[in-house]
Amino acid sequence: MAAPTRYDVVVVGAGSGGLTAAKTAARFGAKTMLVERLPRLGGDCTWFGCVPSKALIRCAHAFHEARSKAQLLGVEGIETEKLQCNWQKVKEHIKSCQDFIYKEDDSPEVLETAGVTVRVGCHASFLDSKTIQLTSGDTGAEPVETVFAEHFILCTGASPVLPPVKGLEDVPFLTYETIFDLDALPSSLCILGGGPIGAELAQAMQRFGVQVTLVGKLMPREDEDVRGVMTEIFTEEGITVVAARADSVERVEGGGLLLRAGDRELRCAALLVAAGRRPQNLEKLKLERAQVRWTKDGIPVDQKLRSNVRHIMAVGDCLGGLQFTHLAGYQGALAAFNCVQGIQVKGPSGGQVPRCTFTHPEVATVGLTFTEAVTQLGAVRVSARLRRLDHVDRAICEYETRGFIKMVVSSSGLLLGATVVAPNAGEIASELGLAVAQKLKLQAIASCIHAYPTMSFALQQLAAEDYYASLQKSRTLRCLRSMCGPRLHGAR
Ligand SMILES: Cc1cc2nc3c(=O)[nH]c(=O)nc-3n(C[C@H](O)[C@H](O)[C@H](O)COP(=O)(O)OP(=O)(O)OC[C@H]3O[C@@H](n4cnc5c(N)ncnc54)[C@H](O)[C@@H]3O)c2cc1C
Ligand SMILES: NC(=O)c1ccc[n+]([C@@H]2O[C@H](COP(=O)([O-])OP(=O)(O)OC[C@H]3O[C@@H](n4cnc5c(N)ncnc54)[C@H](O)[C@@H]3O)[C@@H](O)[C@H]2O)c1
Repeated sequence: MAAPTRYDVVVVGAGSGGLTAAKTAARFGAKTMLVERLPRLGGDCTWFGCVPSKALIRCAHAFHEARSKAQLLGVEGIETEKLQCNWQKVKEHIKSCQDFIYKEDDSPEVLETAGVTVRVGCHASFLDSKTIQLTSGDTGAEPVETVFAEHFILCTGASPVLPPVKGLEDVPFLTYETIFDLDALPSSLCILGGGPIGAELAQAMQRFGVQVTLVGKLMPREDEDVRGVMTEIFTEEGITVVAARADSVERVEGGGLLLRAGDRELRCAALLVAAGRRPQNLEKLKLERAQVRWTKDGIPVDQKLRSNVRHIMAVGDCLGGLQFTHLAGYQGALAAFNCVQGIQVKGPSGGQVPRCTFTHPEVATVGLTFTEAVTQLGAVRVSARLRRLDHVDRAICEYETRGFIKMVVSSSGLLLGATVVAPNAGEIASELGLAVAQKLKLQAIASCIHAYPTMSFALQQLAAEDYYASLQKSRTLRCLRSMCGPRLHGAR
C-alpha cells in the first residue's frame, strides 16, 4: 500500500461530535480528515435520533391538536372519529427533514467546502498511536488507506442497550434504529424504558392511535413533581404507565407478545426497547495498539477531553456520559480547538449541560434540579420558586395550562437551576441556562424587561416576586425610608 497520507487532525465518526470537530479543526487551519464507516455522514442525530423523532413528534402534535384542541378553540367541522394517521405521509415528512438538514449541514459536499477531506464507507482502526488504517467492504476488512496524524478525535457514538429481560433475544423488537422505518404502525406497543426516548415516542405513538403501554420509571432524572404531572397527562391521553421493570417477554400463540413486569402481564402487538444507549464496538478501533485505555462503558477522558494518550481525544456519546447532540457538538468544537491552538480549554461540567425532553408539554432542565441541589447543598441552603402555568396569562390564552416553571435558588439568591414543564419549555429555559452559567441572581431576571404576553414573561414575574420579598426584608431600605421616604398609610 502507498505511504501514509499526513494530516494534522483525523476525526473518526461523523455524527454530531465528529462533524463539528472536523469543521472547527479545518476552520482554524488544520489539515483535517473525517472518517465515517457508514455510506453517509450525520450519525444518530440526523438518521435515527433527534431529527426523525422531532419530525415525528410534530406530526403527532398536529394530530392531537385536531383531535383534542381544535373544537375547544372554535374550529367546527372536524369529525374527530374519522381522524387517522397516514403513516406514509409522516415518514415522508421525516425524510424531507432529514434530507434538508443533510444537504444544508451534514453532506460530504458541505464538509469538503469547509476544507475537510471526507472518507465515507471506511472503518478506522489504529495501527499505532499516530497511524490509522481505513478499511471498507462488506466484512470491513479491505484496506483502503493508511493515514498518519498529529491528533485524533474519536467520536464513534453509542448503540441501543439490550437490557437483561428474559426471552428478549427470542422475540422481534424495535429500537430507535428501526421504529422510524416501520411499514405500518402496530395496533399496540409496549415501550420498555421511560427515559427521553421512551417518553417522547410513547406520547407520539399514542397520539397516532397506537395503544401504548410504557414500562419503567417515567423521566427518571427529573424531580417527582415533573413525573407527577407528566404521568397524569400521559394517563389522560390513554397511555398505560407501569412503573416497574420488565422481567421477561415471550411470543403469544396467534400473534403478539406477552411482557411481564412485576405483577403485571402486558400484551402487545410490538415492543420498543428504549433502555439506554452505550458505546459499543470500541474494540473495533483497536485502541490497545495506540495504548488508549477504554472500558465497556466508554473512553475515559480528562476535563480537556484527552484520553490517557494526550494527542488522542474523544467526545460525545463514546465517552459513556451524558448523551446529547448539543454536548457532543460543544465537546467536538472544544477538542478541535484544543488540538489546533495547543492551549487546553476545559469542557463543561455536567451541571452546565441543559436538557429537554420533547413531550407535550416539554420538560426542560438547566443547572441543578431541586433534588440535586438539596443533595449537594443541604435542604436549608436551597429553596424553590414555583409558578404554575394556570397563573401565566399566555398559557391561559393558549389553552396550555398544564405545567410549571420552577426555579431553584440558593439562600443568597443565586439561581442554581430550573425546570420548566411547558410547551416550548426548551426555548423558555435557555434564558435560565444563561443565568445559571453566568452565576446570576434572580434580581437580574427580575430587572430585565420581558415582552408581555410571552411565556418567558412569567420568568420575570416569578423572579420579581422573589426580589420584592427580599427588598421588603432589607434593613437598609427600611432605614432609608424612615429617614427620607414618604409617609404611607397602607397595611403594616
Ligand atoms: C431517538 C433519539 C432521539 C434523540 N433526541 C435528542 C434530542 O432531541 N436532543 C439531543 O440533544 N440529543 C438527542 N439524542 C441523542 C443524540 O442523538 C446523540 O447524543 C448524538 O447523536 C451523539 O453524537 P455523537 O457524535 O457522539 O455520536 P453519533 O451521532 O452516534 O455518531 C457516531 C458516528 O461514528 C461512526 N463510527 C463508529 N465507529 C467508527 C469507526 N471505527 N470508523 C468510522 N466511523 C465510525 C458511526 O457510524 C456514527 O455515524 C437522541 C438520540 C436518540 C437515539
Ligand atoms: N430529548 C433528548 O435530549 C433526547 C431524546 C432521546 C434520547 N436522548 C438521549 O439518548 C440516550 C438514550 O435514551 P434512553 O431513553 O434510551 O435512555 P435512558 O438511559 O435515559 O433511559 C432508559 C431507561 O430504561 C430503564 N430500563 C432499563 N431496563 C429496563 C427494564 N428491564 N424495564 C424497565 N425499564 C428499564 C432504565 O432504568 C432507564 O430509566 C439518553 O442518554 C438521552 O440523553 C436524548
